Amino acid sequence: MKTQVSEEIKQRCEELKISDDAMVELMDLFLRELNKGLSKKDNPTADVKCFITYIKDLPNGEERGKFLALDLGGTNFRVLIVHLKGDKDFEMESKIYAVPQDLMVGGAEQLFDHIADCLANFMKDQNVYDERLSLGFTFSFPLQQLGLTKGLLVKWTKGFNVAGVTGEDVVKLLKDAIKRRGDIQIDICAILNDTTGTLMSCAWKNHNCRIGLIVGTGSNACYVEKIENIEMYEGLETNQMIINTEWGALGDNGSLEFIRTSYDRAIDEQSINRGKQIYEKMISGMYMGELVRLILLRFTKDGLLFNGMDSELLRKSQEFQTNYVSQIESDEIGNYKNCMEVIHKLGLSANFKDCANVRYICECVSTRSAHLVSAGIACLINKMNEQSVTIGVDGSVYRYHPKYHDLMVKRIRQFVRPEISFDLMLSEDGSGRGAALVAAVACREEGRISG
Ligand SMILES: Nc1ncnc2c1ncn2[C@@H]1O[C@H](COP(=O)(O)OP(=O)(O)OP(=O)(O)O)[C@@H](O)[C@H]1O
Repeated sequence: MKTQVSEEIKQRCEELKISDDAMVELMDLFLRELNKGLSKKDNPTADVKCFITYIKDLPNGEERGKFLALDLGGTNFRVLIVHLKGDKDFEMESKIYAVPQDLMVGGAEQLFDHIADCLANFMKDQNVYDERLSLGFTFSFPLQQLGLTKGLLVKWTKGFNVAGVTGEDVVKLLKDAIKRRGDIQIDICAILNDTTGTLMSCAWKNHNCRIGLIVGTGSNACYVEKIENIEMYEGLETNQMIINTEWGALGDNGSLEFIRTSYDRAIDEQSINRGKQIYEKMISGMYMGELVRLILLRFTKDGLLFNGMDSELLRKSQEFQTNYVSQIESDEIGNYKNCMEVIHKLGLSANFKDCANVRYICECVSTRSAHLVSAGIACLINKMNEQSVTIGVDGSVYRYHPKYHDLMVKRIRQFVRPEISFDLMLSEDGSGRGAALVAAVACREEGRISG
């Protein structure tokens, strides 16, 4: 039997719904912002910066050799070695290293020495310590790229705030750290964003892939744009280029106020990058659990949940993890096993009605996230206007939330021109292989073979 969600809670969650009208408004807004980002005149005032990646060629399947990749950009730092053997055949080994909290907010040298240290350690593990290898560096923070191997950090996001990196060339910082060690030989062939890595990784398997999307710690998307639409590009002749939209910053100028709630404002207030990444803060894993917690706390204080009794843990910031949202929504309808478990973990006592309400709140927050992402993707698909397009997707929210994919497909379908077909493809191997592929494509162009 399905326990009913209380009417008052339903009513108070209405503000979390993205109506059809709001979807259209959001898509129009995003399109305007994209065009501003691409335009020379308007770029300086655009929220969505549309960074040029200098990646113009997608993999053609002929890339071969051994490549290293680094993936820094959120919860985990990974080092990978990818052996591309051709015909979609490859071997990959990777290791996850922690980035200690003090390094996330420390100094540049400490962070990059740590990265170089992990790299050397990994090369020893993989018996390639003495080899000279090419490396693709996935660095998933807003970068102003000046070339394939030169990128200046525009600003830190997602909990990082390392001094002395903003405005600096991140490739040079890594090169310097490698040089300081003096024991490993690495050619850094490319720096890229995880969206680009995801797009490249998926494009290797599916040549229709033209959009890369991340819904993980943060949220971002990239897409293949025609060169005539990229006024900002002044480099060598080419037909197309991957544009890293950095869409997380949509709304930084106040344009999303029509859908923001008091909970979103509270999230922003307590963040280390206030006023920044407004769209991302309504979507991504770093904030989703906390949004649910703030709503639960508010409703409990107002006597709508848990008999008005909160708990120390519910009052504590970050205690409601985003993966709880997935767990709670994975319960079968009418069954609250996971939900009860989470509620008990938080030191609360609940009846079935509370469980139904908690689940409903989770659904509202995760559905809103999926709909916001869908507006962005539908806008990109319509803008590209190709007959058929695949979107490569990565990130734990998309990967593990039980309904995120279906919610997106349904909502995108509603707003994409009917004659266009699309599909969402989960990136199985993460953006790391994409970084190796970018390095490989760069080597292919230069006629070099690594490993
Ligand atoms: N089962 C889950 N359901 C929903 N969200 C989850 C789940 N597991 C982890 N997350 C959230 O996903 C985020 C981590 O995403 P991911 O594993 O893709 O890492 P990431 O690579 O650091 O992210 P990004 O690509 O944005 O830098 C965290 O915010 C975490 O709370």
